[in-house]
Amino acid sequence: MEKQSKTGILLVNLGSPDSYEPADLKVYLREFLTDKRVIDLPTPLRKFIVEGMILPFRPKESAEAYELIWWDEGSPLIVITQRVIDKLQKRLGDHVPVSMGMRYGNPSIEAGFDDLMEKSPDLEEVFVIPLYPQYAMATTETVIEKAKEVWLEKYPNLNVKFKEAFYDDPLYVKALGESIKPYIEEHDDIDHLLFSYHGVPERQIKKRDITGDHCLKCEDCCNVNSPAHTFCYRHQDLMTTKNAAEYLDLDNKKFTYSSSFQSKLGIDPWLTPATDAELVRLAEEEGAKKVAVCCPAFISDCIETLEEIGIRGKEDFVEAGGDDLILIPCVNDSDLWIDALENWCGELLEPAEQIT
Ligand SMILES: C=CC1=C(C)c2cc3[nH]c(cc4nc(cc5[nH]c(cc1n2)c(C)c5CCC(=O)O)C(CCC(=O)O)=C4C)c(C)c3C=C
Ligand SMILES: [Fe+2]
Ligand SMILES: [Fe+2]
Repeated sequence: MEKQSKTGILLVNLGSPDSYEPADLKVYLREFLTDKRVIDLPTPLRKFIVEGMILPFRPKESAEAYELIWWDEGSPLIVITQRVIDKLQKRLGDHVPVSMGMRYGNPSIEAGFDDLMEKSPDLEEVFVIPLYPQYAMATTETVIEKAKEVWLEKYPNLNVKFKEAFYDDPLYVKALGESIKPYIEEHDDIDHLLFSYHGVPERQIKKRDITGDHCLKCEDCCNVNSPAHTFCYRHQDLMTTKNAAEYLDLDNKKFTYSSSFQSKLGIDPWLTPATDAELVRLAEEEGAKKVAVCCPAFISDCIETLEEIGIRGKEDFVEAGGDDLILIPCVNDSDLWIDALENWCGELLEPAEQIT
C-alpha cells in the first residue's frame, strides 16, 4: 500500500447558500456580510446595516437570481469546486488527501480540516489554497484569518501553509489566457473585451496600503511601482488584465479591451469604472455591438458571472443598443488550471510524493 502523505491540501472558495430558498439565503448572507473584512465598518454599524437594511429584502431578491443559475447538482460554485477537487485528487494520488472548505456556508473551512484529518489521521501539514487570484480583505485575507482560527483552536499541532494571491503566476496566466482564447477566436467580430472584476469599496484599498501614502493618491497609482501593491487588489486586477493581454497579444487585435468592477453594494465609493455603467457606455458612446466579458476575480462560475453578467449585463447592454454579450467562462475545472494547482502542491510535497 502506498505511504500516506504527511501533507493535505485544502482548497477554499467563497461559498454559496445551501439552496435558493430565501431562508437559506438569509443564513448564508448573514454569515457572509457580518464578516468584518467584507463590510469593514464598525461592528454596531455593520450589524445595523446587515440586519436592518439588507437581510429584510435581499434574501428574496437573491433567491430569485440564484434560482435562475442553479444546476441540478447544486450551486455552480460548489459543484465546480468539487470537480476541481476530484481532478486534483486524481492527479496527486489517493495518498495525498484533498478537501474543500467554503469561507461562508457549507462545507465550512472547519469541515474541510476535519475531512482531511479523517482521511489521514497522521497528517502533519495542511496547504491551504484560497481560490482567489488577487489579494483583498474579502478574499485571501479573510480565508487566511478564518483558517488560522480553526487551525489554532482545533488542530494546533498541524503545520499550516498558505498560497498567496497568484495573479502573476505564469501557470495561472496561461490557464486564464487559454480560457479566453477560444471565445475571442470564435467571436472574431467582437468590438470589445471587458475584464470585469468583483468590486470592493475604495476604503478597503486604502486600508491595506502598507506605505500609508500610495493607494488611490494619484490617478495612475497602480502603475507606479510601490510595495503597497503586495496587498493592492486594484493593482493586482489591472496586472491580471495586462498579463492576459500580453499572453493573448490583445494590443494587436481588431477589438479594444479594458477593466471594470462589478457588484457594488451600498452608497460608499467603490472601485470604478462600474461594469454595468461601462457596458451601457460601450454601447451608447463607443457604438459597440458585440462585447465579450471575462471575470478573472472568480475561479469558478457563480451567481456573479452567470446571472450578473450573463443575464443582467447582457440585458443592459442590449437595451443600450448592443446586439450581443458573450460571457467567457472562468477557468473552472480546466486541465490547465488543474496543472497550476498540481504544480503548487507538488512544490510542497516531499520529493518521494511528487508526481513525475
Ligand atoms: C459588501 C459587500 C461585498 C464585498 C466587499 C465583496 C467582495 C468580494 N466578493 C467576491 C466573490 C464573490 N462574491 C459573491 C457574491 C456576493 N458578494 C456580495 C457582497 C460583497 N462581496 C454579495 C451580497 C453576494 C451575494 C450575491 C447576492 O446575494 O446577490 C460570489 C458568488 C457566490 C455564489 O454562491 O455564487 C463570489 C464568488 C470577491 C472576489 C470579492 C472581493 C474582491
Ligand atoms: Fe462578493
Ligand atoms: Fe494601487
